[in-house]
Amino acid sequence: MSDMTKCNGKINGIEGKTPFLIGVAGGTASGKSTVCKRIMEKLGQVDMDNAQRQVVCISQDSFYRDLSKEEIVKAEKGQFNFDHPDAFNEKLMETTLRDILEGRKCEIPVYDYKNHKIRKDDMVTIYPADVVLFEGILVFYFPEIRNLFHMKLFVDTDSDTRLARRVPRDINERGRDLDQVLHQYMNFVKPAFEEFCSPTKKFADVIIPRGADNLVAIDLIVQHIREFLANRQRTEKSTSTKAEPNTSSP
Ligand SMILES: [N-]=[N+]=N[C@@H]1[C@H](O)[C@@H](CO)O[C@H]1n1ccc(=O)[nH]c1=O
Repeated sequence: MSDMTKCNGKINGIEGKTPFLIGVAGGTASGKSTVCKRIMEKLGQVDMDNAQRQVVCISQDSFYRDLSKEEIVKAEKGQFNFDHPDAFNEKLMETTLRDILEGRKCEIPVYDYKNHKIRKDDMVTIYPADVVLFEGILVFYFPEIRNLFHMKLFVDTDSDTRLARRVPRDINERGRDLDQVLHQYMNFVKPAFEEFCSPTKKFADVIIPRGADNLVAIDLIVQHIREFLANRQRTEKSTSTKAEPNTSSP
């Protein structure tokens, strides 16, 4: 199992601060990454104190485990279950998220859907951020990971809508043919959603019906995150002023 993520602690000799870690779960093609994009856009805008917010999004798909030769053959025939929890490198997900929570800079591989493996030469560097979004079909399945989130969102989109989005995406972007996409959906994606993903909805703090089209829900979520960050900034300011030595002459 190649531990392809690399995290190191000191940025200019100091640990970064703990980011606000948000888990975004939901079925395949439910709009998870679009919800993340909307949240990043709204948070990334100039904030009250005019400080640019650092908001990053990480995909759980970057943590698909390495496949054996036999598994790759099955994957190429659409006979490998990528929707099962065992397809992910749980330990690596946990250690990487813990490093990110400690404010460490991390390098995370990009997943190659066409060749069913992570691109070892294509890493994304995640710098200490104010807000980190971690999106994927099973981000709430593993308790050790679920318990790391400050906020948990479940994107709840109808399964027929998700299938309608998934078919063209898999054909156009992931080089599949229609039969393979439908076979994979009926044999793996749909059963695994019902068995492993849908039951994790109960862990969500906010369930977002209709996904990224639900602008009211996204605004409420962004407002909550802004308040958290503003409160943290106030606390940091007040503690830092208290910490300053008393410079007034006796
Ligand atoms: N097949 N299938 N389902 C999974 C899952 O629904 C989705 C997770 O984002 O990506 C799909 N997935 C994952 C790895 C891969 O190599 N190919 C692929 O299509």
